[in-house]
Amino acid sequence: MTAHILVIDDDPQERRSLKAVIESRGHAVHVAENDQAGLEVLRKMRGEIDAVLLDLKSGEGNGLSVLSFLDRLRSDVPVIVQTAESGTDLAVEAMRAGAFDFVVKPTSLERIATAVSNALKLHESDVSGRPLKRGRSASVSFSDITAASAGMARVLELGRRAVQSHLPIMVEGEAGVGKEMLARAIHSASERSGRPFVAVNCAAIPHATIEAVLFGRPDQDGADEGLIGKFKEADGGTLFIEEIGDLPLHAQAKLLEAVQKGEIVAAGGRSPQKVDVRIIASTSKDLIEEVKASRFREDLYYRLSVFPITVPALRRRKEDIVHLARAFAERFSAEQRLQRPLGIGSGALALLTAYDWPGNVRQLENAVFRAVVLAEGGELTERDFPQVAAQLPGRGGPFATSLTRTPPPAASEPPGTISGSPFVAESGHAPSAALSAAAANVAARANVIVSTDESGNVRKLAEVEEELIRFALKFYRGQMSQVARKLGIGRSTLYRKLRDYGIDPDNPQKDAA
Ligand SMILES: Nc1ncnc2c1ncn2[C@@H]1O[C@H](COP(=O)(O)OP(=O)(O)OP(=O)(O)O)[C@@H](O)[C@H]1O
Repeated sequence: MTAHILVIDDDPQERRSLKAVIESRGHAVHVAENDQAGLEVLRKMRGEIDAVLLDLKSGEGNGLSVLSFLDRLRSDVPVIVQTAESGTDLAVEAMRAGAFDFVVKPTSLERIATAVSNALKLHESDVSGRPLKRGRSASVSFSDITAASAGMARVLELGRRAVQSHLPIMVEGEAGVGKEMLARAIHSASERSGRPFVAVNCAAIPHATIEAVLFGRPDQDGADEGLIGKFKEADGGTLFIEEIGDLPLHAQAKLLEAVQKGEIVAAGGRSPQKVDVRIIASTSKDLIEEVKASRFREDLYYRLSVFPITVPALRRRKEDIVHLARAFAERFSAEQRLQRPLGIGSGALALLTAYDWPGNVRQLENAVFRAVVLAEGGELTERDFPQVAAQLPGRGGPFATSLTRTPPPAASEPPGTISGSPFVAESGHAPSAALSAAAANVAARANVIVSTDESGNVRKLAEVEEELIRFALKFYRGQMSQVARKLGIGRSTLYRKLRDYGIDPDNPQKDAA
C-alpha cells in the first residue's frame, strides 16, 4: 500500500535524501521546508498524510507547533522527530507532546526508513483495528475498571454507592485517569442503563454554540435545521458533561435552572420542557479556584458537587500500573488476533512502574498498544517501550541511540539494555552486576520484584518470597486475612512464614524490621 509521508526539514540536501529512501520503499513523499509550510500541507491533505518526519530545531519554529496542531485536530498521525544530540531536551518535550518516536542525528537512512515503517504499521492497525476510545457506545461495567490500589478501591466504592442515589456526581481528576469510564460504569449499573448515556465535552464546543448543543435549538420556520440538544437526547438516562469548568457563564445559568427545576429552555426558545436526566459532570480543573476567580458560579458548583469522586492520577497509585499494563496487553493481543496473549517481562514492568505517566491511564494504554502492534517476540520487554525509557531520569545516555527498535544486541552488548542503559535482564542470559544493581534499584522504587541478584544470578526463592510477603503486608496495610487470601495461602501458613522470616506485620519494611 502506498502511504503518504510528509517530510519537514529545512536542509534541502536532507530532504532529497529522505525523499529518496522513503520513495524507494514505495511511499509517496511530500516535502516542506519549515513548520508553517508543513502545517499547510497537513491542512490541505487533511486525513491523507499517514506519517510525518519532522526535523526539530531549537528556537522558534522548532517543530512543536506541528505536534500541537495535530493534537488540536485530535489526529492520530504518527510523528517521528529527528534531532541533533544537543536538542534532546526538545525531543523529550516532543515525546511528551505525543510524538511517536525520535531519532538522534547522525543516523542512517535505513534506521529512519525503519522508524517510518513502524509508524505506518501502528497507524494502520490504529485506523483499521482499534476501537479508538474503547468503543464509545459499548457499555462499561465496574468489573472492566482495573483497580488494584487502595485509591482506586475507594473510587469504585464511592461509584457503587453513587449508583443508588439520584444526586448529581462530580468526577474530578487529571486528563486520562478514567473519569468517563467511571461515569459509564455508574450509568450501566443504574436503573437508567436501558436509556442513553450521552457525553458532551464543554472544552471541545465553541462558546457561541454550547447552549444550542446542550439545550437544543428549535427549527426557526425552516430557516435552519433545529437541534435536539444533549439534555433531550439523554432523557431518561445519564448526561455526562465533561470539562464542566469550561462551560461559559451564560450557559452555567441555564444549567443551574435545569438542575434545580428539571426543566430546560431551548436556545432562543421560551417555553420550558421537562427532562429527566441524571447529570455526571467531570473536571480536570480545580473548580474551587474557578469559583474564586469568578469563572464558575458558586451556586452551580454546590449543586453539582454534592457527590464528588476524585480519581487519583496514575503516579499516585503505582500499584495499578502492572495490572493495567497486563490487562491492556491481553486486550490488544486479542484485538490484533495474536495466537497467544503477549506477556510483559519483569524489566518492562519495572520500567512502566518507574515512570510517572503525565497522560495517565490513556498514555499507558497507548504505550501498550504501540508495543503490542510492533512486538516481535512472545513477551514485551523494555525495548518495546522506548518513549518511556527516554523520559526516565538517571538512565545512562538515553539519547545515545535512536529510539527506533534497534537490531538485536551485538555479542559484546549486555542483553536487556536499551540505548546503553541497563534494566532487568531478559531470561536466558546472565546480566552484568551493574545491570542487575540498576534493575534492583529501579525495581525497589517501583515495587517490582527482581529475579536476579547483584552478581547476575537468579535469586533464592526464599528471598523473593520474603520480599513479596513484606510488600503484600504494606500493600494491604497489615490486613492479615486479605494478605493471606491474595498470596493464596492460609492464615496459619502466613503466620509461620512471618516467624521464619522475622517479619513484624505492623512494620513490614525490611530496614525497619
Ligand atoms: N481503571 C481503568 N481500567 C481500564 N481502563 C482504563 C481505566 N482507566 C482508564 N482506562 C482507559 O483509559 C482511557 C482514558 O480513560 P477515560 O476516557 O475514562 O479518561 P478521562 O479521565 O475521562 O479522560 P479525559 O479527561 O481526557 O477525557 C480509556 O480508553 C479507558 O478505557
